[in-house]
Amino acid sequence: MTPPATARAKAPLGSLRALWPFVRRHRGLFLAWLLALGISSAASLSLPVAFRTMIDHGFRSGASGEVDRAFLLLFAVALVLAVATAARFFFVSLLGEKVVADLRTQLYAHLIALDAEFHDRTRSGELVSRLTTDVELIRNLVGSVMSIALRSSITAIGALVMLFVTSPRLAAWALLGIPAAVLPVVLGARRIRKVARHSQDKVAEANALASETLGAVRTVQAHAREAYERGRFAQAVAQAVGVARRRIGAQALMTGTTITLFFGAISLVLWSGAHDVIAGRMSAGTLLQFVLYAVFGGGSVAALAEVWNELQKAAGGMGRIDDLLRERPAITAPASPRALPRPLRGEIAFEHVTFHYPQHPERPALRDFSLRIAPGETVALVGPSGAGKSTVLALLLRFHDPQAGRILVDGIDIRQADPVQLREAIGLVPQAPVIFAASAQDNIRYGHLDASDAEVEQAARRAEADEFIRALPQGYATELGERGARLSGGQQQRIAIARALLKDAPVLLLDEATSALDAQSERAVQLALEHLMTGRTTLVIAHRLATVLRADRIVVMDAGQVVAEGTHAQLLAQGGLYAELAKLQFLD
Ligand SMILES: Nc1ncnc2c1ncn2[C@@H]1O[C@H](COP(=O)(O)OP(=O)(O)OP(=O)(O)O)[C@@H](O)[C@H]1O
Repeated sequence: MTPPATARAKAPLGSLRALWPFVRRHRGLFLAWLLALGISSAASLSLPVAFRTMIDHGFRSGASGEVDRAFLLLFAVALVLAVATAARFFFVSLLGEKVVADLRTQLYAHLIALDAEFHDRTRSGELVSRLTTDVELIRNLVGSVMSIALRSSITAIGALVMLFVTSPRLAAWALLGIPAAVLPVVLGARRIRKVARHSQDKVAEANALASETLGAVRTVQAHAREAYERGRFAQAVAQAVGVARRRIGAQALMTGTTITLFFGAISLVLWSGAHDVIAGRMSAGTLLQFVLYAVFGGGSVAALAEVWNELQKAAGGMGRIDDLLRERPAITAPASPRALPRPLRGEIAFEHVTFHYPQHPERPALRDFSLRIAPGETVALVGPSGAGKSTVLALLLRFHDPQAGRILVDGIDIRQADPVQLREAIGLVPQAPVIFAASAQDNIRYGHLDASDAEVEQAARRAEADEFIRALPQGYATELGERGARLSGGQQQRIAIARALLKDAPVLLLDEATSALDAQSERAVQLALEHLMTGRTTLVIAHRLATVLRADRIVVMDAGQVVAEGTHAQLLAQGGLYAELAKLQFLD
């Protein structure tokens, strides 16, 4: 579960400053919006004056020229208002889209480049929610809230000034009346927001339930729990309706109250003004002008109160996005990286490497670990769970830097090389291969994006994958589905092997799958691996007898250290940890 987007809703508005560089990039749109905003505000503030002119002069009998002019003025103001409002909407909405697109692209590019340490401590679900929910808040902010806030502020101030210009006495009254009418609206809105949030939470709960059970539909069906899950979901949905009912009720009540209070206040002012008109102290047009300013002003204050919360929410979202953008990867290329030789010979050396994961400073995963691998040699790592085998591979890929000691590839300390160049020289076949929701062909091509179709197919043939791929409904073009749902475990492994074959890197890291395959699939995978390992320096975390037998050397690890080395026969003869492991893992 990701924390709700409201968790930091009370973030200081200062975090919105981080948004400015993104807005500044589209200066033209921003200025065009400001201009349109200025014109439309001026037009809407002159509208009441135009109405007064129309009433006071437009209806005077006899002067038909004056009538025409008064109405023409009114229409002209309305026309300017219409054009400027349309332009304002266009510019600010487009600005919102562009800012959000930039923000999203930059955030994604930043996240995908952050190091393993960051991704270990951050759930990917949370990152996705930053990219979606929080970015959506920003779209709302730039595309609408910002516009409403500025426009309402201008209108509120302008209307207030114009109220006093129109009639100081009535204005003084209105100054008391309008807040009295707006305050309950503001308070009511706050309460509705609370209920609305609760209502959204309930909907989210029902959705989470659905996504969890639909994602594990086989487990649900295998337990014959369809009826049970139906009941749970129906209950969650009913709860959401219950909460929504409260929200709707509160909203209805508030709408009624708002209308009553607002028109009550307007009627009161009108009533007092009507007496002035009858007594000849004020023209009818002036009274209308006054009322219009009061309506404009009151509406703007209410709008400001309404967007204040949105502003806070957006500030929270921007704060979270900014935190992520400020993350700096610990693993970076040095200012002037040393180039690795091309082609790489593939000599690897760990020299007195000590490393602990950031979460466990007291428990090193590797201690004073040294290992030298000659070019083209195959070394099998064996050891109990938690011995540090995967950590060896992770350090060689420079997902982390050791706290002591160094790691050399062809005699170059990998910290002096560019991580991208280093990783391009290393092929990786992980224990659980990742299959993307793309075609079989594109999944293999991930190893070398420029490979031709023929090269992809050749790699597949050498990985013993060609036959089963051709048997798929659309052959190489078949979509493999998310996480390779359409393939067996052995087939997924052969796709990963084909990918590594295509990458054709001089160093190969292999984490053998622990899950047993059927004999036929096992043979195919083994054959594919033989093709892959030929002519490369290979470091393999071994779980199979065939692999240890084929290795040039077996390195036995325990608690982050090398405890024995040799061939299978030598190590068996020595007894100790290897003999025990071999009995459990390979020889049963
Ligand atoms: N990403 C990580 N963050 C924190 N600790 C980790 C991480 N990966 C491994 N460890 C810890 O480091 C130690 C060595 O783990 P490692 O995965 O290298 O062992 P392993 O020999 O590969 O084990 P297995 O065969 O079970 O995969 C373990 O104590 C493990 O808990």
